[in-house]
Amino acid sequence: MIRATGDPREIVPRIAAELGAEVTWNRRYHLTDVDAQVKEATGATSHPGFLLTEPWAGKPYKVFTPFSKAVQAALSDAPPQPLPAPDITPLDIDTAEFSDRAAEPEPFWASDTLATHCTPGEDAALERFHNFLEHLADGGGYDNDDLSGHSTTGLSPHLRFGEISPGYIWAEASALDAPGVWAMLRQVIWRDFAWHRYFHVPDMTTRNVREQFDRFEWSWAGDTDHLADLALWQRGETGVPLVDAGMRELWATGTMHNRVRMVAASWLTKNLGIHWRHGEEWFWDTLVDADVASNPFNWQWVAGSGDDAAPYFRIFNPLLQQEKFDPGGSYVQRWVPEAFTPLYPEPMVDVKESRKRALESYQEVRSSM
Ligand SMILES: Cc1cc2nc3c(=O)[nH]c(=O)nc-3n(C[C@H](O)[C@H](O)[C@H](O)COP(=O)(O)OP(=O)(O)OC[C@H]3O[C@@H](n4cnc5c(N)ncnc54)[C@H](O)[C@@H]3O)c2cc1C
Repeated sequence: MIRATGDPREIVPRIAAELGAEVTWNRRYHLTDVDAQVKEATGATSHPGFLLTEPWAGKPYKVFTPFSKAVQAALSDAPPQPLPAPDITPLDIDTAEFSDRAAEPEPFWASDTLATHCTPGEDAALERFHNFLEHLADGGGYDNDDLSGHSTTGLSPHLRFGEISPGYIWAEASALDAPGVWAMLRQVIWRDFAWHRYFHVPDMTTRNVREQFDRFEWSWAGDTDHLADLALWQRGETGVPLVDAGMRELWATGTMHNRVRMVAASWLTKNLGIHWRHGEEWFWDTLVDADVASNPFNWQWVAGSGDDAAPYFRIFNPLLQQEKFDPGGSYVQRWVPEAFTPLYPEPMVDVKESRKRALESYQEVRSSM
């Protein structure tokens, strides 16, 4: 393998010319202008594989349900098929000659704790997926509200790094007649939807998709009063057990359960009134599945500023969420052992008061429209 750092518009054509190699890749859907230039310089061919459907196929959708129907119709007309493996003759070269040593950092997953939670690579992805299919076939079901983490696929880092393709997931899972298959595949369509929206609104990573939220008084860089609150949230010291458990799980393992992501994000943006971009940046830095499209898409979904988002007034009550989704307290106990002792602090802001304040701020924005 050759590893190199720098501008692909310079590096890829140079190495391809030196080796006399043909260039081919699985498409990505950001930095498309860079890829177009590499393509022009090298005559590269590109293939779909990272998504179920190309984001430019059909009309731009803003709402998930019609998008999901269109994806299902397209896939039932033309089910995803793997291409035959290309006939590649390995080159007899010393790859070290072409590699740039600076491009070989210590892999982050080598750290002891992360390594016990995350095994990168295609083999690990396939093993995880096939184990999950067996779990479904045995009647185990899919449940993304089960905080134990055993009832979802755990494939997001593998999908993020292209170690398994959603088309393969679709083809294998849809052939299985077992409860939970379609609920799981629906989530894979959400991933496509996030990329579809990102393709059509590329600045959604930094800008409120719904412009009226530009008037919302979130705390953001420049106004620094909120930074101490942000740090408590990042460290999992908010005094809200479910939020703290999620944030500590994230720091230790590089992942967090979807339900808890929603609750932690709601606490930050609504109860603490801190801009979703702060949360998005922290997740970007800490999640092993941090994804250019899914991360901002989901933050805007929770914050209410996305196109097909949770309505702003639907504010998660983290205490009720804990009662409902972690009734025995085992998830919280695992990450915040002091949560059920007198040592544990009160929530940094009152749950009901802060909810009321958030709703009042929202009313102000609405009435100024
Ligand atoms: C605030 C917030 C930020 C998030 N950031 C990311 C991110 O950076 N990267 C990321 O992959 N997911 C993100 N998600 C979505 C979701 O939390 C993860 O995809 C999910 O927890 C992964 O677990 P799993 O692989 O077991 O998923 P499963 O439930 O088994 O679902 C199968 C696959 O569908 C996709 N998927 C599931 N839920 C979603 C969703 N809501 N949006 C988009 N795709 C989804 C994932 O690729 C996942 O692997 C975020 C959610 C929230 C609320």
